[in-house]
Amino acid sequence: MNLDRITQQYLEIFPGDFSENPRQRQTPKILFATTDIVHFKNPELIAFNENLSEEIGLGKIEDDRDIAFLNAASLPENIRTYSTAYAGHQFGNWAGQLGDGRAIYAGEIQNKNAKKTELQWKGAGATPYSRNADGRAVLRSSVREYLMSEAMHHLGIPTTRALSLSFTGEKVMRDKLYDGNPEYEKGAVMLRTAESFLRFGHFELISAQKEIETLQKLTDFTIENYFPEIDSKSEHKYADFFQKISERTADLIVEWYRVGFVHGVMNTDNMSILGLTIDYGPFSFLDEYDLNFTPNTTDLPGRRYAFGNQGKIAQWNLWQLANALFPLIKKEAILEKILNDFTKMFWEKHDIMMAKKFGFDQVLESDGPFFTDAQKLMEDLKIDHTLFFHRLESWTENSNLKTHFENVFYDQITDDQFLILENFIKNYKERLEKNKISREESVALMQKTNPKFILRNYLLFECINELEEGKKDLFNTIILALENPYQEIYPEFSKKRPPIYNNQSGCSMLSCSS
Ligand SMILES: Nc1ncnc2c1ncn2[C@@H]1O[C@H](COP(=O)(O)OP(=O)(O)OP(=O)(O)O)[C@@H](O)[C@H]1O
Repeated sequence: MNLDRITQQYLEIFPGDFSENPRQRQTPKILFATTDIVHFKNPELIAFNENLSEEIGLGKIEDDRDIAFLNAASLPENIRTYSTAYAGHQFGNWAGQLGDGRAIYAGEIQNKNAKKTELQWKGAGATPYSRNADGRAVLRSSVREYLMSEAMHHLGIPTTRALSLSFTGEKVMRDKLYDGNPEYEKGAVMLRTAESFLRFGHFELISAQKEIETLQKLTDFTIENYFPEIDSKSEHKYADFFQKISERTADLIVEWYRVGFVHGVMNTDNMSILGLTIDYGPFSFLDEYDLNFTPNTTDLPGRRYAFGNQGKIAQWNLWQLANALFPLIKKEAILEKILNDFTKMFWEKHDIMMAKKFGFDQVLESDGPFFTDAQKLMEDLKIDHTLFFHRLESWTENSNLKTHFENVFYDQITDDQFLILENFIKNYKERLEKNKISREESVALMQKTNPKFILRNYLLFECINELEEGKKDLFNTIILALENPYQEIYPEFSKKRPPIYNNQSGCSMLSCSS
């Protein structure tokens, strides 16, 4: 691997702390601290994403030095590791300074097209921002992030990505969620990548500390490197920056709705400035459609981060970012306009996405109520979100509705409920007749929009259990399935959640803790 080509741009651009023994700190002016990794003694590499490694310019594994790097066991001399400080609003409250508590940067690598990608271990040890925690990650949470971030990428959704996954050879103490008792679990570390790991929280921290010069420097750096569409000489570049972040955030959340993804913990420190999905914690895909569903136990009973709230929460988070950027933009009216326009922009994007899911070539005025009816139908009849759209894809006027839709319900449906479905399909048929494209073209649109494979929580749960026992077959099969989510390579994975997992909360909670 091209480890010698890894550089650390932040150490040169931003104020940091290079002391050898960084202490726990509340540090104005300081954006990062050099942080050593654990140097695990007996790690074992269990997954390596060679395609990604080639794509970002790192290349193939060639020797033990490469494996030691991936495993956070030892580093070549050119790599100076560090972690960053950020802040955030958690569950609606200002949480003050946070930071990479268990994420350590290796730096960044450039590929042959000069595209830079940042590299970061998660679980490679405590950092100055770990507070009282151990900086470690367990197998469960690492496998979930490894597989899910790749699943999201192959679905076409902006995300951080997974380069490697290793057992650390250490045991880590964690509370088991289902009985609350602490227990030793297998420790793991993953190396993940992103064009940038910058979060809303980085900007919030510097702004709260009133370090306006650093805020401006960070914002200029971000615009120059990641927002080529903004004219960096323009006098309204900071307002343009906020506008673009709003657009990227809206696009991201609409994509989550397309595939039925619930993030579960949309704190502002988990919001990427580039509009990537970041922080795979208590996430879940929907099985049965439920706007109120949250996979996050700490989010009950308020359900702030429930599936149906994600658009509103994104807007709330953007308000916090607007406050942080205010010292650069200085005009309240501009920020307020962008924030208020978010709702309209979000719903326009949402409706375009929904139209494609149903195979409509454009959004008609009557579609708003149609989409609401569809949501109500899926919710009231406990219909599997993903399977419903498959069945619509293969539905024809000759289909027998009872058999065609029989495998999408989580409960028995009554005759009255069947009539509601029948009526919906009648409306669907009438709506399809207003398309200007043929049925074949409409189905092709649906096939591109509606995945056949989503990484359901029960599958992750089973995969983690197998890996705990040293078996990798399911893990490898899932990778093949998630790389081709719009095909039905493994029909057994394109079925609804099996009845032994009696609700979607149950299996997500069993496996989500960190
Ligand atoms: N085991 C741990 N040791 C140290 N810090 C931790 C640990 N678990 C979480 N944190 C820190 O607590 C904060 C909130 O945790 P959260 O679960 O959102 O993040 P995470 O999953 O660790 O990381 P990331 O957002 O980088 O994916 C973060 O600052 C995180 O770094």
